[in-house]
Amino acid sequence: MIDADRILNDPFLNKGTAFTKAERAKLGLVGTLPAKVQTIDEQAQRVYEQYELRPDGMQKRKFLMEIFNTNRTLFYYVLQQHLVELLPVVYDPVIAPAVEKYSEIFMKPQGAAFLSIDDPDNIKESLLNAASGRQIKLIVVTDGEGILGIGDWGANGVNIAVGKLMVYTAAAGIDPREVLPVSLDVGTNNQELIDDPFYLGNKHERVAGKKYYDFVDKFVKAAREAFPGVYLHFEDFGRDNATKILKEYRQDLPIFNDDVQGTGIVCLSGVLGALNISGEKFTDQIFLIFGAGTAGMGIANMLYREMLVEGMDPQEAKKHFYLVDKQGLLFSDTPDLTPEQKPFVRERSEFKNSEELTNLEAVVKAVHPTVMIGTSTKPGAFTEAVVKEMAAHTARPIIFPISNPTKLIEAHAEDLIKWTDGRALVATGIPSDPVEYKGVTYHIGQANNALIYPGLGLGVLASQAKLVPDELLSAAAHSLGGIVDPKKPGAAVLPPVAKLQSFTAKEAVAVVQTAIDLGIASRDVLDAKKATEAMKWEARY
Ligand SMILES: NC(=O)c1ccc[n+]([C@@H]2O[C@H](COP(=O)([O-])OP(=O)(O)OC[C@H]3O[C@@H](n4cnc5c(N)ncnc54)[C@H](O)[C@@H]3O)[C@@H](O)[C@H]2O)c1
Ligand SMILES: O=C(O)C[C@H](O)C(=O)O
Ligand SMILES: [Mn+2]
Repeated sequence: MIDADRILNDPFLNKGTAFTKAERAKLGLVGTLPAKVQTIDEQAQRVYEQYELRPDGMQKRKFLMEIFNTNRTLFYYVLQQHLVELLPVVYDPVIAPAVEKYSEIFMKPQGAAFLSIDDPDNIKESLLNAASGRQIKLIVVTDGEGILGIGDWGANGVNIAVGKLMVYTAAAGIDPREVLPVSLDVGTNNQELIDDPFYLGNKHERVAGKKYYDFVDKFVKAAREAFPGVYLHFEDFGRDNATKILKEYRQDLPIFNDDVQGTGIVCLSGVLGALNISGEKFTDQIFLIFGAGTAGMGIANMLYREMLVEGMDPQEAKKHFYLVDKQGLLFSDTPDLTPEQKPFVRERSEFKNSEELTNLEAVVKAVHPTVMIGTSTKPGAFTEAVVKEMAAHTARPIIFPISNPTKLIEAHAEDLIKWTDGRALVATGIPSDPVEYKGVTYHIGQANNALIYPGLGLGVLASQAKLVPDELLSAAAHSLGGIVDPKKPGAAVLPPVAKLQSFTAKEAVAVVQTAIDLGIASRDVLDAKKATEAMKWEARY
């Protein structure tokens, strides 16, 4: 006898009012549901109408999470039907307060694995328990140290892993049964959490150094043992750890850091899209990265690699980059440089006034960037003066203020369009409404890694690639071309989120083909399109 309660409470099995009469008879559900058998469309309409009644983003998100927790198929059906409207609610920017309030409004563990540094011997068991018999192919893991731009949120960070996985399924059709969010709870340095009686994570300082890396290593090994071949997506680790961990494992297993690589891909894609509009050459660009941290250096490396692919000499290519961080323009003698920043620093002898280059405006004046990307978490840093100075020296300034969430953005799209009299080619990390200016509607691309990591992931899973080398990242970045019509006035530099599912599929095929060409795909994978299509889960009963 199958237990009705168990079925109705299992989000992977439950269809609610959509169970047919025959299913109700077979599964012991007769009498446990109202008489009417609904279609998924009818259920989705009901859910959407209820959703609309909720007064704000957080309430809307909470309501959607209830659907997520009770009926995963219905949740994804509704999400895909209203993707443009719902994505900012389940993901960025509403995900930010949802992380901050995670412990206060804790509802359900949402199938996540919670791994504690104070209990390092039970990692594999914890992963298997959380998977509950499901064969996991994709893990999104976070240690919560650098959530978006809002900092250390400890174990509350698990919400970002849950949210990123929602985007994987909504955009790329990754089977939600095959994914696992993981929280590495190593403590927190956020005093607000330590003082919060409701905080659900470990109430001690973040463990660092060898003990921390050993714990990460145990997690990586246990995950591979529990789920052979699993693709590991790292999200929102701190600046000191993100790239270090990526480098440690990249040569051995399929691993991806979204903030480093995902952001790099989407920004390269956006720059290529912008140059498609302006007609300028990639190798003529001067790049200024404002906020040379995890994301900023991921972007710099991706753009740099593209310079080499375009045939530029490595030393010459480096000269096209300027990094600005808290210290101002980064020079070889600047204190506290990170290992990632060091290869891209400049010499003081290049400038007459190097001592003065301690703020963005002075640097823009001195180096005349053609592309300026903001990953600084410094709101409003791209001031009118900075932007006008940049625009005085280049016909189509490419400006991507991509710090998240909304309150941290370096400039708003509308201002950038106005300050440059419609010349700026803009993308933002959060969704931005189109800007009406002098009779033209400017569409604003969303330079958020969510536009590309689902397609890359689908490609990696479909090809069963053993590694994720630079060539796959490059294939992903180049796959987004040809979707936007660059000749249309006000065209966006990236394709619209409304088309996310179709360009994600295109991207995945490009990634699988590249994996086949490189010889890192599974031997059985011969046809990129077929392999990609075969992976796709659809939200239907
Ligand atoms: N749109 C996207 O897809 C995307 C992806 C990743 C990160 N981001 C955003 O980028 C921002 C940075 O994220 P991260 O993971 O790189 O963080 P990080 O902490 O690794 O890097 C931030 C960098 O900015 C520097 N910085 C801080 N204040 C500054 C200031 N006043 N002036 C100049 N530099 C300053 C820091 O020193 C650091 O080097 C966040 O807001 C995050 O949401 C966006
Ligand atoms: O989560 C996002 O919206 C993008 C990015 O990964 C970030 O950390 O800001
Ligand atoms: Mn992130």
